[in-house]
Amino acid sequence: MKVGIPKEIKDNENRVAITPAGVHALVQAGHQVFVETMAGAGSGFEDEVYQQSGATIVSAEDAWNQSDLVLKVKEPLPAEYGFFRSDLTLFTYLHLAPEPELTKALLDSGITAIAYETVQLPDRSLPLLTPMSEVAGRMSIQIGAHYLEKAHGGRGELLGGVPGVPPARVVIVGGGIVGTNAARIAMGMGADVTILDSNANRLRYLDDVFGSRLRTVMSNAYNLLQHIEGCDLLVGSVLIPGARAPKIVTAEMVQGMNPGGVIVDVAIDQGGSIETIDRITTHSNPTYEKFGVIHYSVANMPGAVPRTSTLALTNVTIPYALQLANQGTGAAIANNQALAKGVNVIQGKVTYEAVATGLNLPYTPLAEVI
Ligand SMILES: NC(=O)C1=CN([C@@H]2O[C@H](COP(=O)(O)OP(=O)(O)OC[C@H]3O[C@@H](n4cnc5c(N)ncnc54)[C@H](O)[C@@H]3O)[C@@H](O)[C@H]2O)C=CC1
Ligand SMILES: CC(=O)C(=O)O
Repeated sequence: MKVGIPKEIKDNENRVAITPAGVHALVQAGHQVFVETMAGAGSGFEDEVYQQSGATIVSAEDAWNQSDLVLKVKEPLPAEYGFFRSDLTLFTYLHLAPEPELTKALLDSGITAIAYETVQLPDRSLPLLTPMSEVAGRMSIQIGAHYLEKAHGGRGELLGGVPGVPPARVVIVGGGIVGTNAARIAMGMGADVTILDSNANRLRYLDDVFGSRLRTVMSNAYNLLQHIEGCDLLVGSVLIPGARAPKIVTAEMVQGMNPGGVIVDVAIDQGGSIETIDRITTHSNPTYEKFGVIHYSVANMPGAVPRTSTLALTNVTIPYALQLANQGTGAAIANNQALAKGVNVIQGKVTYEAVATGLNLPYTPLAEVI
């Protein structure tokens, strides 16, 4: 099979969908790999290293047009929609529920679009989302600490406090992979940390892992209001796989935060979980202020640490890419239930129910299409 890897074009997105090791594995298996020139430079992989592993370095057009399977990191942007074709399989993050225009372009083209974020194992875990959630969760506290500094517009508060001065209060809404990693770093920095989740078993797990240093609280409107009141850093990290994020933090709750506080809504890629987050921001212009609180809503946070993120992402994506290339898309989907869950759009139909519901489009079960 011919496998294409275009350079990412989103603002400050320096990750790349394959490493030289991934090229090597695909070439060893008999495939041709077309990497766009400079695609890996931001992650520290120059064209020559890909060539030495067996790739051909090509233009963006050729990375798309010569390939049967395109591997990307982020969702295609409008400049890339013209490359979609019915005999192409696209394997990347898509986050379609809040993206009607991209979904329409995928549907109109007849392309097969497999979303990393909805590939799901029988234990319900999301193996291709997990590593980037680990990165974004850890980053969320680093970013929050940065914006809490006075010079960056914040309250002028050190997360951990010092002897004789209490630490900052961090509230994390959603205790999955992002939330757990955020809690780990926030506690490591000495903050006072509360985590809310709607899943009692998840709270039980967090309590087991972190003990009494972490406050675990059932997520409901009453508890959210109480705990967000007077907090300094709020991290949004809820997820219902594939669906638009529920807006569970209201404007009233945000107004209860300390002035100069910071919100990092990691769940922005699924539309955001905080009512006052009304836009996706970029690494070039990451924040805006509302009700005296700094709002950060960058949808590709791991793009800021591309070396770590590319390695972590491709560790988990390349085994699936190899299955797609070795077996062909149809057989790979038929043989691997987890991969089948990733199919969001195929032959002009939406085959992921939460995406169809979120966009008010007809849903077609995958089994009716393949
Ligand atoms: N902005 C960015 O650059 C990045 C964003 N993300 C996003 O972060 C979000 C979270 O991802 P993960 O932690 O991997 O998901 P996860 O599935 O591991 O965790 C989500 C948690 O939210 C909880 N939850 C669902 N509804 C809730 C509610 N109403 N109240 C409280 N908790 C609720 C679930 O019980 C679960 O524990 C996703 O939207 C993901 O795509 C991930 C990586 C990078
Ligand atoms: C999860 C995702 O969309 C990202 O890592 O950018």
